[in-house]
Amino acid sequence: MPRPTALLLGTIGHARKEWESLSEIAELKEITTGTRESVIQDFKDGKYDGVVAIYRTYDSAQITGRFDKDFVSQLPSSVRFLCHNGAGYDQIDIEPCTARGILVAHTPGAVNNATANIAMMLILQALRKTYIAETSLRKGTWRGQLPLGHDPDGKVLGILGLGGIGVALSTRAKAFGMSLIYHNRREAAHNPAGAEYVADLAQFLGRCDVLSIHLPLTEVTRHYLGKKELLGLKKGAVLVNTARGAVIDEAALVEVLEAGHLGSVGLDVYEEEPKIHEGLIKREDVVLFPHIGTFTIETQKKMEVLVVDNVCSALTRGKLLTVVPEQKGKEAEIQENR
Ligand SMILES: O=CC(=O)O
Repeated sequence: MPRPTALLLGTIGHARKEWESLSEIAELKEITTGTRESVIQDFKDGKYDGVVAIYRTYDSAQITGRFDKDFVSQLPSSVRFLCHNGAGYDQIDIEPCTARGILVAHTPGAVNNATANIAMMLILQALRKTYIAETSLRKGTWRGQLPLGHDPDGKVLGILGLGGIGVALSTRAKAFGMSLIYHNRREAAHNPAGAEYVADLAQFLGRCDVLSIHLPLTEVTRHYLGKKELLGLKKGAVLVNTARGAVIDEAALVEVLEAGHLGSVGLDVYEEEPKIHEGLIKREDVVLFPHIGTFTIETQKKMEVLVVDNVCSALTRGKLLTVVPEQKGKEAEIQENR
């Protein structure tokens, strides 16, 4: 029996040893450079025929672009599993994968604490406007025009999307004395900090002193918060986003900021990364991080190991450990699409 082949698309920084240990059960191939066109040509030329499972990094989108319908249709017919390194998998269109019988894994859980830490950090920094404090000090003007900040204690934190990261944030925010509400499509089964469920979005937004976004980016959640919703926040409210930039209409956010409606904003994600809206860059009441939610040695390792474990499970048992929600429970049916 020929050994199956696994393909690494992108680079591994922390679980190289774990990836290489897969050579005991599979042939390993790698794509670390190239363009969408060159990769598609290699697929056509049969260079990756026999690949059963793909390990895909977030940054590999710089090589291939999105795994959209067109790209998925060009994959070798042997591909059965796509293992993505990231909790968010908006770079992958799930429907064409399902139609081709390809199961997709992501890395939920592994990202929760690190991303919640960045969200909490942004909340505190936005409340204190630390950007003004630090730039003023570095300019040699000590506190300069730094306004007094706000304490988190007693403020209402609205968590939009109480999933794994939202829960991790809720326990942190509770320790800072914040009062917690959340909005989901349905009441959450896991809510250890006892956040209050608010079913109506407009009512939810109207109660937030601080709003933190934890929704995945899908066609439904793209521009979920537009001008109307942002104006539905209290005047002076703080908005933090560590999920995906396009969940907010960024141009509307700048407009609402310029109108003086929001107190401050903390962002780790943007609509067109790495491009940042000029209207955000120039504002001093906005804290901006370059998408570093999971940017720690421990979390990067945890995520990479989980992807390798998914590839291993796919090759040895024909099953993924952390299949995406759209395919969960339908794996056998999807595999029959082949
Ligand atoms: O943005 C980070 C992730 O999706 O894991």
